[in-house]
Amino acid sequence: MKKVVVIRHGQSVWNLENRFTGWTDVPLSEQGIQEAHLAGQKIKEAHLQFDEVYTSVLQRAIRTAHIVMEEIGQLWVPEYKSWRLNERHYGALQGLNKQDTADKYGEEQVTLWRRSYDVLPPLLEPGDERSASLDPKYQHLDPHAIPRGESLQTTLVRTLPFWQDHIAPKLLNNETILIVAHGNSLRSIAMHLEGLTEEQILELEIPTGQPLVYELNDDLSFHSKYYLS
Ligand SMILES: O=C(O)[C@@H](CO)OP(=O)(O)O
Repeated sequence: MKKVVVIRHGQSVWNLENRFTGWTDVPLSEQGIQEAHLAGQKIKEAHLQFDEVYTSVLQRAIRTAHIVMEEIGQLWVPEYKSWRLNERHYGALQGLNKQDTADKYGEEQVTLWRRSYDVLPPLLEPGDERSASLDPKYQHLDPHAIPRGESLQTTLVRTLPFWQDHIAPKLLNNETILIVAHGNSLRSIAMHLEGLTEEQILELEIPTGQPLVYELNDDLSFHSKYYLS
């Protein structure tokens, strides 16, 4: 059975403050650091040995991966970072408090922005100081590839090629892979792996810091999934 373990980063300081985060590069909270240690302990108990680790380029995912790898004594395992695993870009919502936004626009609208498949958040205006185009992390990218806001659908358009080009070939080669990423970038990958419909994906929530094991058949079709406890 092919195996890929996915972990949503531990709680970040903006998760704690209930703020829309997206591509904003905020650190883990104290609780998030603890969650990452616990995730590592669970993986250690499951005796999993990884061949490669993949993260986004955001520090909350990278730190979580490092804490996990240290906890399991596998810091030496090759690690790859890609913007394609970044959280869904939350556009002009980034930085706003989620409850304040629900009070202003209504719970229904905020649920659509947060969980629907194809509804875009309000986009960042060109030149907005929050734009990722000002961040050196993204300077190698075609400026047109840098989003001003993404739906789950447009997130999938950039996570899926990464899955297909980098992760799927490793799994086909029987390597065991760890991906440490984000709630919505992982939801987009889960949608592909589990063959979820646009309605089913609305219901899928991925908690912070919980190692989720996907077992896949030889052709990488979905077999089963379970959280390590
Ligand atoms: O703010 C965000 O970027 C994400 C993940 O924390 O939040 P949501 O749960 O709204 O997708």
